[in-house]
Amino acid sequence: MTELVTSGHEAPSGWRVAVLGGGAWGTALALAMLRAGHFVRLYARDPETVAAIDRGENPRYLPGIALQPGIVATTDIAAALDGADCVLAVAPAQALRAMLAAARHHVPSGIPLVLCAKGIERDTGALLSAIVEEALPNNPVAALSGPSFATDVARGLPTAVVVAARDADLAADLAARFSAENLRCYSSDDLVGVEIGGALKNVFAIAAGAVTGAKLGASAQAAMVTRGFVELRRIGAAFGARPETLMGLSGLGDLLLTCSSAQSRNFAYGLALGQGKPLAGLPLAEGVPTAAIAARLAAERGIDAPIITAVAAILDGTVTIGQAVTALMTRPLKTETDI
Ligand SMILES: NC(=O)C1=CN([C@@H]2O[C@H](COP(=O)(O)OP(=O)(O)OC[C@H]3O[C@@H](n4cnc5c(N)ncnc54)[C@H](O)[C@@H]3O)[C@@H](O)[C@H]2O)C=CC1
Ligand SMILES: O=C(CO)COP(=O)(O)O
Repeated sequence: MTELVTSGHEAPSGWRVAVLGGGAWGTALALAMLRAGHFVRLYARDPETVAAIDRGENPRYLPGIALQPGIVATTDIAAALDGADCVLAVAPAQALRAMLAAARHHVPSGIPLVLCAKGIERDTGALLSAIVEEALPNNPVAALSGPSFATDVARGLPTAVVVAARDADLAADLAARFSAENLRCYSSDDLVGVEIGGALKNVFAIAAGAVTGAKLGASAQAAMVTRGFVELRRIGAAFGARPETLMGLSGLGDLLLTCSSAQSRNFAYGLALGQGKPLAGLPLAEGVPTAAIAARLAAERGIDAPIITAVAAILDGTVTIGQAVTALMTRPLKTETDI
């Protein structure tokens, strides 16, 4: 008798998922949710984006990618959230607070809000989960993060991410519901660890792009990424992140992806910086505001973070790339394992 072979995860019954944000990642995740069997409503501020999604495209943010039918797009945030079982928050980190202010009276009580942005709030130093907990105290917070370019996910290329929530059962439930053939979601109860890795890797991606743009060599690139990871672990430890989380998809995994590919907007930003090209008009680079606040947080907490500090100083024009490299190379010598 032929045995029935079932897939690794049960097909979940469809949820009504509200995706808030009509950019590259919001649109890609809307497609991923459709493929996972959910009913998707997407809120975008911009009527042109809504009209484009209705036509089956999002040329501003995902040029050349045909969107499978099924996403219900709207500029009405209340309509997007009405009756939702789950919310994906996909505005840029610095816009999260404003978006939640618009959403908060329409989010059904008790449903999970899944953070999909990567960053730390520039003005306050708040992690994004803290912003959600302030705005929506009756909704559990989760985060979806990991090495995942929007274009790859939108095209249905195989991708693995992690879904984190303080409640391990919630994280596992969300991971099961979001997984599909081309999106494998691991779960974690280390919410802060997943957030910190995703936020800080963008700063090192800018540094990696700058190293490439300034033609400092592949050896410098590997050294920067490795020592950057040390800084990520130091700051992560100060926030209570678990080391194994930082070694996982949302930390090391995403660091490797974005530090090695010009497909990353943060890397591309750093590349332009290193080449001395104009930066105005480049796409979103979350690492820019995060570098400034991460440097400040590290200084306030006495954490040694010379690469983050250098990136922040280069971005605010206080030092040149050449000066930053000299300063980094002439720091007092130490043992490598001195974390
Ligand atoms: N694009 C990617 O490959 C990935 C992006 N992310 C993260 O997702 C977040 C969003 O990135 P993308 O969608 O790629 O950026 P994007 O620049 O493509 O789109 C951002 C969208 O947010 C909207 N927006 C801005 N402020 C808003 C507000 N106050 N209310 C409502 N909407 C607002 C914009 O109109 C735009 O549609 C970032 O934190 C990014 O790091 C995470 C993984 C992959
Ligand atoms: O976070 C990302 C991939 O995991 C996207 O990186 P960029 O925002 O640098 O394009």
